[in-house]
Amino acid sequence: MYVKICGLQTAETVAAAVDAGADAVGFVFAPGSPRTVTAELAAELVVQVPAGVETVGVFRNQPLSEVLDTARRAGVSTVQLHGDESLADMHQAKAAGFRTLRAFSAEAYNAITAAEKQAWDAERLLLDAVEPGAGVTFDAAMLHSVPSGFWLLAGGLTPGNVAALASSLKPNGVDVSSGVESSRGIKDAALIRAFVRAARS
Ligand SMILES: O=C(O)c1ccccc1NCC(=O)[C@H](O)[C@H](O)COP(=O)(O)O
Repeated sequence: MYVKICGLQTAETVAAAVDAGADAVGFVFAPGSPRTVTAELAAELVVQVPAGVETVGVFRNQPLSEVLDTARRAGVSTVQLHGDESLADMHQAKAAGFRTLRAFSAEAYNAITAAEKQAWDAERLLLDAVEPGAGVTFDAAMLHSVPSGFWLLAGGLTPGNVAALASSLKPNGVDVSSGVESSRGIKDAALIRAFVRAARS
């Protein structure tokens, strides 16, 4: 079970995620989030992450030139596109040397045509609640089908519910932000450890 801890802002919580065994750590560059970091702060945090752990920059409906420039300055390995970005944007990000993740709500994923689904399912996907990072539970009952390729489940996951939700939907991995916070935007090392343990239980 691949585990991504998202919305990190401090050296202490990045270390907690890495020590707990997370596969990926996420830094939010989308404006307007309580977790938004600058490329400069992210760069300081990224250098403490061992090579085997994926470093993910999270963006939402920002121009691709800004995404690639910020991702380069931060030194992240992966860009996560959390808005209405196109397949062409994904391909351009990969051509620029980044790994990619693309988020969909259940409604947006259901709306993809069968032909488009084949192309999107070849990408690494993340199925999330409509409002990302809000701790709102992903509405699995809404989903017509799960992706056929690699995908992560997100949206309102916590140490208490991740094992049951992952075992029922069978994603390749899970992604969390609010569920490992003591208050909005403030990560908690003990909750991070508990989440990674529960996700792999
Ligand atoms: O975390 C944010 O504030 C955020 C803002 C804008 C776009 C994406 C954002 N987060 C993306 C994530 O990968 C979160 O981990 C995911 O949405 C799950 O969040 P949560 O329900 O709070 O666990």
